[in-house]
Amino acid sequence: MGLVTNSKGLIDMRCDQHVLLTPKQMALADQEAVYLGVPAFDLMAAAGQAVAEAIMAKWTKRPVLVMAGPGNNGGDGFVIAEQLRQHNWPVTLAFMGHLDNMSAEAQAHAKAWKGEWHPLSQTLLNDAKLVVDALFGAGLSRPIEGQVQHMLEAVAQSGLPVCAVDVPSGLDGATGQALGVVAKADLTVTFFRKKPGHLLFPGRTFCGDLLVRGIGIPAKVLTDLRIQTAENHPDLWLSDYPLMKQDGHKFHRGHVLIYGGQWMTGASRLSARAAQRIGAGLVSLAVPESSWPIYAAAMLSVMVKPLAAHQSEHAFQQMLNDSRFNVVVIGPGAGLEGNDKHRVKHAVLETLKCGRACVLDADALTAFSERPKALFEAIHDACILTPHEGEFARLFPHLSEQSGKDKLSRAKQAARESGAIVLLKGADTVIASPDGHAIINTNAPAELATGGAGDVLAGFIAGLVAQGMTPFYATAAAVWLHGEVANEFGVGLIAEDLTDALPNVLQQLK
Ligand SMILES: NC(=O)C1=CN([C@@H]2O[C@H](COP(=O)(O)OP(=O)(O)OC[C@H]3O[C@@H](n4cnc5c(N)ncnc54)[C@H](OP(=O)(O)O)[C@@H]3O)[C@@H](O)[C@H]2O)[C@H](O)CC1
Ligand SMILES: [K+]
Repeated sequence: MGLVTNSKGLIDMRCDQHVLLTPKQMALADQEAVYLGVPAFDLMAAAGQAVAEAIMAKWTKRPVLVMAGPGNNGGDGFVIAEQLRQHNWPVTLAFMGHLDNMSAEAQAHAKAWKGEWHPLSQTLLNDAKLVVDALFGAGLSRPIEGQVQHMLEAVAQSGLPVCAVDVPSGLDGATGQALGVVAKADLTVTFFRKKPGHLLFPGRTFCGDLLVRGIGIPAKVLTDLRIQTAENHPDLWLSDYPLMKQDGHKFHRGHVLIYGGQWMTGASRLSARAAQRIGAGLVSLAVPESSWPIYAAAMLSVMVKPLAAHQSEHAFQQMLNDSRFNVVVIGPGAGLEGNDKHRVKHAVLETLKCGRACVLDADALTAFSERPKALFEAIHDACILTPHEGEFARLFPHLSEQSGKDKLSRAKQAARESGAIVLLKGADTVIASPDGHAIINTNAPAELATGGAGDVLAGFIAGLVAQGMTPFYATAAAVWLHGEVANEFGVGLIAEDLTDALPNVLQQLK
């Protein structure tokens, strides 16, 4: 796997616009640009100017307090202050730091500021109608405390609109986590490329509207940065997407096998329908004999195979011998009661043993919570795990939300440890592959938090893998389409609508 990478194992440049840089990679990009001949002074001038323009586009002329910090983020602040002043905005500048300790370019821009310098003080908020937060950006190295903390708390209490330079101060651009207090912004203007912290929660809520502005760094600096993370977008996977061909045949579009449980018969039916809608040629459901009439009555174009109660494990194993089933989904509605758990584990391990691509969701994950190692030892590289946070914590207790680690690192580590592609669900779903690559999804609306949406997602993924997409990209595409359909449908969404409204979104994809 690893189509997101080029032959050197680096991120493919077709995703160039969507790559996410950690603050450290951003600093390297900055250095490389300077090495290539772009003066650091010009980068800072462009950064400050971009923010000033964004401010003038968003807000009417008003008194502004620019808070400038001790590093280059503060340097940008001086440029912003001077730019706004030149456009006749009333600007007050508060500086915390020592001019002598600043970089040469920041010193030069600080000296070019024609107004007064004030120490950071809460009383400066009294006359302000807008605050520019240029205290800390990529160089934040520890939690914010003391006087700055009090200042940021006063800014929050004032209710004044805030424009953050690069990142809201206190936000870790790599992780989306707060280091101490964070100055919540209404607008954040970042430079060159987004950072993971802009997209991961809680970071995303701190940024307000997010703008990315070029500042003269050439895209070729990305080549040597070993970037492994991108924001989900069709540009990443559209060239691999199995768009329908005129001369296509259902047998060329794969055959998804879905494991159905005895009681929760709706879940696997939702997956089946989703796999069909996204274009799988054929879909079969393997179900307990006793529930067969329920499944068969509801599914017209899905083949429903009964598994006789006394030999259901053997019967499922026999089905797997049919190599036309090229993807298997286990989990939605599979059941964990009584003997069900044992049967589910057996089905998962047999599926993995014969090397079949598979999507393991819900009960198929929970079934292994007592001994996740048994699952991980069997996993191969065409296996996709799709846990929500609860299921994730059962398989990876040391990586739970409570572990204090950020979601991106947790998903990456889980993929590495399990050997599977891990889709860690949420409003900021992360898709991580064992080789270290990860995609953050950002288009999921709140409406997606509805029963059955996960079952549909499992079916979308399986349907795309069945048609030949690589598991990593199939997962990314399915997650994006899932979000897009929910956006398109809007309020009142139920899981069934996700499959019914998919064709409209697919139509636009072509
Ligand atoms: N290519 C670009 O992206 C460009 C970015 N620009 C801007 O530069 C900043 C990054 O600048 P940098 O100087 O690396 O870092 P900061 O300005 O964010 O902050 C570093 C200083 O802040 C001190 N610091 C860090 N954390 C704290 C804290 N919690 N409390 C107090 N002080 C803190 C740090 O001190 P150290 O002791 O850790 O050294 C530094 O003094 C980027 O975000 C952009 O805005 C360029 O302008 C253009 C090119
Ligand atoms: K900032």
